Order: sequence, then C-alpha cells, then structure tokens
Amino acid sequence: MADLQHFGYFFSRGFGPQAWGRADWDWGHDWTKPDLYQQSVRALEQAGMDLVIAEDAISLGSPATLDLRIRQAYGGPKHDPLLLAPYLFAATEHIGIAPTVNAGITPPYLAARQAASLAHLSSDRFGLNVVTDTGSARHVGAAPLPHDAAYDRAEEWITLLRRLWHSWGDGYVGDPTEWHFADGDALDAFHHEGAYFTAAGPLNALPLDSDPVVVSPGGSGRGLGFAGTHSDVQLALAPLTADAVRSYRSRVLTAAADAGRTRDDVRVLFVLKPVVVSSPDEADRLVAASRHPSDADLRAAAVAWSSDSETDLLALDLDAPVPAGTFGDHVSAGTIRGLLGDTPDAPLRELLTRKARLGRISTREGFVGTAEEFADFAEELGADADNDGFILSGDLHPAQVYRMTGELVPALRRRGLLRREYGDGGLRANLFDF
Ligand SMILES: Cc1cc2nc3c(=O)[nH]c(=O)nc-3n(C[C@H](O)[C@H](O)[C@H](O)COP(=O)(O)O)c2cc1C
Repeated sequence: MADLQHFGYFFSRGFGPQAWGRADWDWGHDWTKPDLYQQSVRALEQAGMDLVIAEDAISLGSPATLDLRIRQAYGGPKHDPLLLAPYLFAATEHIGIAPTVNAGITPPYLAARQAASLAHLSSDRFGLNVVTDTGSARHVGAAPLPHDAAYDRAEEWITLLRRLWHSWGDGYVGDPTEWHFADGDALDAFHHEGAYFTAAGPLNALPLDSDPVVVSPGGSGRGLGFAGTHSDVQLALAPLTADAVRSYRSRVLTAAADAGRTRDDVRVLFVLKPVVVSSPDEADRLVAASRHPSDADLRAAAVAWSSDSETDLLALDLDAPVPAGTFGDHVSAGTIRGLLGDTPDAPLRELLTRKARLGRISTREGFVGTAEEFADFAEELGADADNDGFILSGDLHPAQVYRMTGELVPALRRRGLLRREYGDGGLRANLFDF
C-alpha cells in the first residue's frame, strides 16, 4: 500500500456562474443559490477531500476590457465566497472551506473577526486563501502597490490577524458557577502602527483552540517565502514532473525552515485538472482529436486567455507573433508567461493551438487518462518527490465533481492514497493527521 496523500478541490471560477457555456448548464441549477454548492461539497466530503478552496477576485478587472471579462463569464460575475461558507458548513461535517480573502482589501481587524466567527461556527473547519492581487485596489479607494510591496503588506496583515486571534491570552475563564466569564486584564489591548496598517486589539471574538488554516497560492519567490513563513497549505502550480515538484517543495520547505518551522508544518498541494475517461482508447481518441483544433476550439482558447490576460487577443492577427507592448502593466507576468512560454515569437495560432491540445497522463504529457493511470501518477509523485497531495480544480457543480472523481476516488482508495474516513479535529486535523 502507498502512503496516504492529501486531496482537496479548487473551485476555480469562484462563486460565479458554474457550468456557464457548457452542457452542464442544462442541469438547471441556479448558481446564485446555495443548493448547487451544498450538493457539490457533500460529494467532495464523501470523496475524502481535506478542503475546498474558493477562488475570488473582487473586481471585474480593467475598465477597458470589461466586455472580454464578462461576455463568456470568465472573469465575473463573482459573489463573495466568504458569505457562501456558512451554507457549505451547514451541509457538511468534516471538510474544510477556505474562501479567498485579499490582504489588500479586507482590513485586518475585520478579517480576523470574520475568520474567528466562521472558525467557531464550523468547529475549526475554516481557512483563508490569502491573495495579494492589487488590480482591484481602486474599488476601495486604495493605491495599487507593486508586487513585492503587496507581499510586505500581506505579511503585516497576517501577522496582525494572528496577534488578534491570540489577543485574549488565557483571559477566557467561562466559569458559570462564579459568573466569571473572562479576565479583562489578561487581554492584549495593543496598538499597532505599521507600514500599512493601524489597528488595535483585543479582538472581540472568543479565542480559538487553533488558528484558522492559512492557504496561499502565490508562486513567485516572495509567494513561496510567504508560504514557508505563514501558510499551512501552499496551493502550488508547477509542471507535474518529479523534478519540478521536488524543486517547488524544497523552495517552500527551505523558507519554512528559515522561519523556524518544519516540513510537517506546511502542506504543498499541486493543482491538477484531470480529464478522467473510462478507457485508454478513449483517452487516445481525445488526445488525437485535439492535435488539430478547429477554429472554434482556437477561438474558445483565445476568449479564455483574453479574459485571463485582460487583453483582446481576438483583435490580433492569428498568423503573426503577439506584437510587443500588447500586454499592459495590469497583466500579471505569470499569465503572460503562461501564454507565451519560451516562444514569445511564435504566431498566436501556434500558441493557442498548444493551449487547445491535450496530452496523456500515462506519458506525463497532459492530464487525460483513466482513473488507474491517474492513481499511478499520484503514487509515483508521492514515492519519487515526496509529494503531499493534490488540489483538483474545476467548477463546483455536481455533474463536474462526479465526472472528475467518480472513478478516481475508488482507484485512489484501492491504492491507499486517499482517506476513507475523517478524524474529529477540523481542517487542521484533516491536513496534519498524517
Ligand atoms: C493556483 C492559483 C490560484 C490563485 N487564486 C487566486 C484567487 O483566487 N484570487 C486572486 O486574487 N489571486 C489568485 N491567485 C494569484 C495570487 O494570489 C497572486 O496574486 C499572484 O499569483 C501573484 O503572486 P505571485 O507573483 O507570487 O505568483 C492565484 C494564483 C495561483 C497560482
């Protein structure tokens, strides 16, 4: 039997129109109502997932590219996943829920209080996915910060949240025989004036047995440093070869060691979007069909990348390289790299063709395969790269969840890679019990 790994789900479109543009839309769920998400998280809990992470952005993006962002609902609308979390907790017992919270948007006192309230309500199943996007600063009257300064601010933010969560010290007594609720003198009425925030303690929420779980997704040097220092889970995006996984893990674990933490204090979970099919022949057929994408396939890829890059790729010449200066300052370097790769001079048609092409998991060229082939792959990365586990990514829609996990869960369980039961300690225990 292989060692157990950790599995979770990234609700990658955020709290928006799940399945829009796909046949699953005709299941007729109303994406603005809780039932769709409650059904999905129940299925994911039955599947033994540690947690569900909800993507979010508070903005529809640059005013110049609003139509690109919403025409196919790639960039919005998005409702606030923090407010969806209580509905998901009410529908489940063990799985953790980690909505995205932007450290530049939600003031630290408010974030600490919301997180503490949700951690109590859910019996410690709450986590926060801390992001540093600065493009939406204008919506709250803040100045956008450069990349590294946004991480400086996020470090100050999370340090303040922890100070607030601990601001009752051992002042909570809770003794009804003496009607003695708490010792005010033990509370930390601190005043913080930092580079980015002014805030005062103590928090007016009851202390917690353990801090809410902190998730982070940033993949730059600063992002991995933040993960090593502050996070319980790194939502990792990297090529899924043993070498790349080992190298990514070691960068996070080195940062953890530098911060006085150990490899057992942080889980590095790699994002994976599997296309699980029922036979190797079917997988081969899908991959072969994608070798020569149709104009409609290229257009769909162009629409998706236009939204992600907030740049109208549909207006460009398909048979010429993307002209220098096409991407404005608002576009993330990671997104540009994701599209251009190592070939910035390739014609756009070739770039989009690559994006539309699929590959087989059995040859490690892509993510199309049978459940057994995925289980082989997960087992191999566990053995060869000491991988902690994976975050599956997709819409939070029951049809999509079952399509992805229906055959995968039994295959992973037969290998001993996926839990069959939960402990009782909430999200932190899900992540650190093994
Ligand atoms: C897998 C993954 C998920 C992310 N999810 C979000 C998100 O939900 N909301 C957001 O604003 N940014 C999200 N980001 C962006 C990061 O928070 C960060 O702003 C961006 O990656 C830039 O930081 P970096 O240069 O350290 O990667 C995500 C990034 C990755 C790789």
